[in-house]
Amino acid sequence: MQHTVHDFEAAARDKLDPVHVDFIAGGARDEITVRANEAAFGRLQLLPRVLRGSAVRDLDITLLGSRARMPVLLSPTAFHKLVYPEGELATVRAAAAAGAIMIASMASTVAVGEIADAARATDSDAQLWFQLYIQPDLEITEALVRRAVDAGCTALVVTVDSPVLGAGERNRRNGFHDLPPGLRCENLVDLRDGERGHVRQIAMSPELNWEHIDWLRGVTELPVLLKGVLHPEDARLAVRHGADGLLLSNHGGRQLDTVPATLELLPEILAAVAGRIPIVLDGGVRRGTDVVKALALGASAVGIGRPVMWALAQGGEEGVRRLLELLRDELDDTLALCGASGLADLTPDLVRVPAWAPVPGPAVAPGSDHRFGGGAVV
Ligand SMILES: Cc1cc2nc3c(=O)[nH]c(=O)nc-3n(C[C@H](O)[C@H](O)[C@H](O)COP(=O)(O)O)c2cc1C
Ligand SMILES: CCCCCCC(=O)C(=O)O
Repeated sequence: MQHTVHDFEAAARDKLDPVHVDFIAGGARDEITVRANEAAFGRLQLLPRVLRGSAVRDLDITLLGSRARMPVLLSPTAFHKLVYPEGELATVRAAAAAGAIMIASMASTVAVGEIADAARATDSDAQLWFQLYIQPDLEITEALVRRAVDAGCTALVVTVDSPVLGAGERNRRNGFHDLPPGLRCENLVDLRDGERGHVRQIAMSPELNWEHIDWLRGVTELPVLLKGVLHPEDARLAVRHGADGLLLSNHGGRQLDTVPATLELLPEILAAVAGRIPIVLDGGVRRGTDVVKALALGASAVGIGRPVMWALAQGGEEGVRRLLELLRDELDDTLALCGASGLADLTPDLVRVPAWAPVPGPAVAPGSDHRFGGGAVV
């Protein structure tokens, strides 16, 4: 039985082909950023208030017009059928049951229209968003946007951190470059005559620039969030170019390695956008305490990537459902322990950077074995 988000990973690792485990767990190059994301949450402390809570905590959010019953979104992840036969259909049913916003990947193995139908069939009012890699062929991009709009998606998430595909060295070593026979990127099927939905149809485009965002603003009225803006100057540009929100993400450490943890960047990005647009953060969120830290510091919501893949592999729809319940329970418990009656009570004063860390001494001089003082050995 899984009692923590990490338990789903352990269970999934027992079931999955090790090549697929590497695809999910892996990051770019030395995976320094993969580790940094989770570690950043561990470094921050919570400083709770007492005697001011309430019996029931309000976890609802409204984000760019989309209502949700929890502030945890399912970040876009490709290829769900790789780990579970029903793929994204199972994921979206679980998201709908939890009232969580799912962001369907453009590289999903079920077409976005079918994912949306499955969500609607649950009678939940949970919203579906669509993640887009802008393609150099704008007609193709427009056709993809149309598919998302026709499906009833209520926001577009444009991934801008992938001018080239990240260097996943595990995938290279394993020779994992494509979906196995029988699986396809269904959103890409028949975009042009005879196109079959191959992964390699997706062009990562180093020539993309801000004019493409202006163009996209002109072809859709859906709210547009940019995913993968890390530099504060780009956050300011995003506002100027009409972005409705940012998904502050380093792609789970899968694109440029050694970029900072997203949590560390949050204060700078918030300062850059100055309250004009909401910031959703993903990367390393594994606990209810992580959600509380990000929201207390000013994020409007968080996203999870790998945990969904692990839970889907472990138990399909039921697995993802339990994962989301677990995170919801941990979040609710953390709010109670922080003296918060809802998300609105989360303020930056509840989060601390530890002040007690020992001040490092001078560098150890050659010939010395004194760890802190640097004096000569006598
Ligand atoms: C297996 C996998 C597939 C992913 N596929 C996509 C994708 O298709 N589009 C995208 O923008 N990001 C993709 N991402 C990145 C996630 O959206 C998200 O930014 C990241 O996983 C968050 O970090 P976490 O895994 O630590 O929660 C993928 C991540 C993983 C692990
Ligand atoms: C050309 C590859 C398309 C799938 C990209 C999935 C992704 O973003 C990931 O991180 O994996």
